[in-house]
Amino acid sequence: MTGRPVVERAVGTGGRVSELVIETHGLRKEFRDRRGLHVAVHGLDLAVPAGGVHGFLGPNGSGKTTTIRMLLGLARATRGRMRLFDHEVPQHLPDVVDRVGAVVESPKFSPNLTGRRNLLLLSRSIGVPDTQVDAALETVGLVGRDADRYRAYSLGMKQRLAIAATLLKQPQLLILDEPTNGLDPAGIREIRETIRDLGEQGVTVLLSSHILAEVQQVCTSATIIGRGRMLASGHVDELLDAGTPSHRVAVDDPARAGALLAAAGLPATTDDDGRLRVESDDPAAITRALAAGEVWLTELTPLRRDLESVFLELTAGEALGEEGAR
Ligand SMILES: Nc1ncnc2c1ncn2[C@@H]1O[C@H](COP(=O)(O)OP(=O)(O)OP(=O)(O)O)[C@@H](O)[C@H]1O
Repeated sequence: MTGRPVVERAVGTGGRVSELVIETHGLRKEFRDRRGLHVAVHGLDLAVPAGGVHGFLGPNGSGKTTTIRMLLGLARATRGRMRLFDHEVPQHLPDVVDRVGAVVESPKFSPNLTGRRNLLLLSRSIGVPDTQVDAALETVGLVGRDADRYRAYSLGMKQRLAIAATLLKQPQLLILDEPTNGLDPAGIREIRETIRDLGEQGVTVLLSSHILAEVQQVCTSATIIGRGRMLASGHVDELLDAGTPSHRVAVDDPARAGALLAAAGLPATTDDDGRLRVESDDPAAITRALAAGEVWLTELTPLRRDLESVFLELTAGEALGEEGAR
């Protein structure tokens, strides 16, 4: 890996220029096992701007955890370059490690101690003042439950305590690998709110996930990967605008409507509830095609694309078998 004299910059929507907190260039990770060579990360160029929450999205097995482990010096890259806060890593990780918090694997807390006691032990071992414990508990919304023993915590509370532990050092970058894994909807909501608050407080958060619905609500920007390769990256609004616009249409006779639309060059699929999803941003063309066959609309709604449909479109066929990534 070689050093570079200039700071890379990313240009977002509207010409906004922002410093990059995380960069990778041509990052590659190969694993060798008895079945041969397995490429988990395939020349990945990642650019995470400072501030806000950046989604790192991909199907299971697409290389998210492996990438994060390389960034944190927990796994060695086969090839490529990585920078955190403009420092080459892993060589200069000691220079930036105090600015980075990460929840990658479940941290070890003592089950018989309270949440607060666990954090106090940790804060003293890393030499930060006890007041940081109060601040961290406050940020993750555990005030009021901090005197409960860890073993009595719900999964969501355990995950929030793990995030609180990383906040003791007041990191500028927080890396969270699938933080909502195994949580119920209430737990997911709690973590989502915590992450959103952190982003609003100016912490840059890299949030890896394969669950899109909740990510869309907190991320300002995102990178979507499949088979260890970048598929798309940018502000969430840009990603949403990149796909095919569509309309939802309700009619009495969906089958006939589908045929009329197809004949007019407007592809449509039928949803579970019998309504049609027409791939077109032209409501007049849809109305015209149906009226020509005397099919009358009872609903015509423009559909805002969601990150989930963009993700599914981009990662179609990316669900990985072991062979897929070889
Ligand atoms: N230590 C290892 N040895 C061999 N293969 C590995 C190792 N770690 C990961 N892999 C493989 O690398 C690929 C990427 O795995 P990784 O855990 O990075 O994906 P992921 O996107 O984080 O998936 P998930 O969403 O399931 O956590 C997978 O095919 C996985 O089996």
